[in-house]
Amino acid sequence: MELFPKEETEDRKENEFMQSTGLVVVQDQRVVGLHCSGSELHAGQVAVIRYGPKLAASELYFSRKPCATCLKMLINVGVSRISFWPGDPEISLLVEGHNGTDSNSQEAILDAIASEKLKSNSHPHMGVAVQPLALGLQQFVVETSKECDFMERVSGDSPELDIEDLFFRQRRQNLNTFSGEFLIQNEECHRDVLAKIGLENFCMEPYFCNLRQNMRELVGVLASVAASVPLLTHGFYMKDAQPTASGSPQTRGVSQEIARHCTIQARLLSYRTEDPKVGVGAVIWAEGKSGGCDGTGRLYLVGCGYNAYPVGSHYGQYPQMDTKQQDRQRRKYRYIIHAEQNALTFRSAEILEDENTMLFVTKCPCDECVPLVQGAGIKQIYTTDMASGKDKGDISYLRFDGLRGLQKFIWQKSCLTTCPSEYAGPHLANGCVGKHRREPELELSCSKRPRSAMPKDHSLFVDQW
Ligand SMILES: Nc1ccn([C@@H]2O[C@H](COP(=O)(O)OP(=O)(O)OP(=O)(O)O)[C@@H](O)[C@H]2O)c(=O)n1
Repeated sequence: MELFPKEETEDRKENEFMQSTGLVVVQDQRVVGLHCSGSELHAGQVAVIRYGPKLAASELYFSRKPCATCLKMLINVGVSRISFWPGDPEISLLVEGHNGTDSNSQEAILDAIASEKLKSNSHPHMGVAVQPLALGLQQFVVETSKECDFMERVSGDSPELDIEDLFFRQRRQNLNTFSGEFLIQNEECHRDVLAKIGLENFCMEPYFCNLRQNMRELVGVLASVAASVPLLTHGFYMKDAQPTASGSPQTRGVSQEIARHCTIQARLLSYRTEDPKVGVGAVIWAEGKSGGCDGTGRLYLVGCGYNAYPVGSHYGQYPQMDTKQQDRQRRKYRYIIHAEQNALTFRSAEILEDENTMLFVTKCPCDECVPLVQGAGIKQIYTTDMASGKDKGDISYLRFDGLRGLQKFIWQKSCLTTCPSEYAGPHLANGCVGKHRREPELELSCSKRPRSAMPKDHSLFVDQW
């Protein structure tokens, strides 16, 4: 979420010390909100404004240690857990200070001291360390990312491309970018930051080395998933312009960068699947009427999900086989809840008739899901149609092509009719437009995986304090 594409406004306050921060809000083990800092408000402040007292007992996962201004309000409202990656905090301890001060600016140090005091006098658990990835997951993500539907489509459309080379070049580029954002390259600087934010105990070996290695692995996963939706020759373009069910005019699509970012979120999510073979992820975002204080602008999360057996079921309780199993009773299809079904079922916001609600899903909706998506009032779908037209008996994808009443933005080579970014104003790069605009980079998405490759309880962080 820290890298959510945003438009830089003219009046954006230039504060060299403030770093954009991403936030995931979890309640009852479910993701209810995805946020990032905006031009005026920090991610923690956005959460307080958005949820108010409902934040009590929530678990918050920050991409950096939040500043004292956010922490005091979050402690005050009674969140149950605050977790963060212990790199350079929200008020940077590394950025060269403005007004002639040095990098150890008084402001940042005072903030670090205040955060420490707030932490030691507070009730919420505060977690810092990133857990190691499951054995083999890194390689699994590389393999499944380079063969996912999005890459397959690129390869099919451009047979002259060396798809493996493309993937690894994009991955390397992502590794550089993400490492620069999240890891502090210089180990001594990192130790210095940890000492200043009250985590001296992590400066000792083997904790320090493990901490950095775990983050490096996580960055590797992000880099692979991001490389699997390469915005070089392909993008999300409308398949066939259809009048909406209500007869209302076509809604505008989001920019290619946002579409890709949300697709990457869905691909990441798909690695949590319980399907023995195919992971599918879905995220639903809506475009609110008024400009939000969030770094996501008017967009807000409605829900997210991945394909899994019914909540509360145990491993092996239901059939796991696919169509190759002759005995149909032993096939998985009648038991697995699809990604879209979970995203709709456990949504944290209502789907409003007069708002543009968008589904980003890593596989095109099957015949079971098409009427659900339509009935729920989704206005736009961003997906790949690689499975469209297939009928495998227990699961089929015959109805997607005929799905009317909403706009379908399909991952494809060229803009056949309407390109989302044509509508979306200035071109948005990963980060912002204008002078700080970065080169378009690749981001993420996913597929087949072993069960339980990812931790199930959102705990990328473990308790430390
Ligand atoms: N939009 C979609 C499409 C599929 N699925 C999930 O994907 C799995 C089935 O995927 P599919 O590839 O169609 O079938 P398999 O037989 O598993 O694999 P294969 O591609 O080899 O046929 C099911 O768990 C189903 O829940 C989903 O959640 N959402």
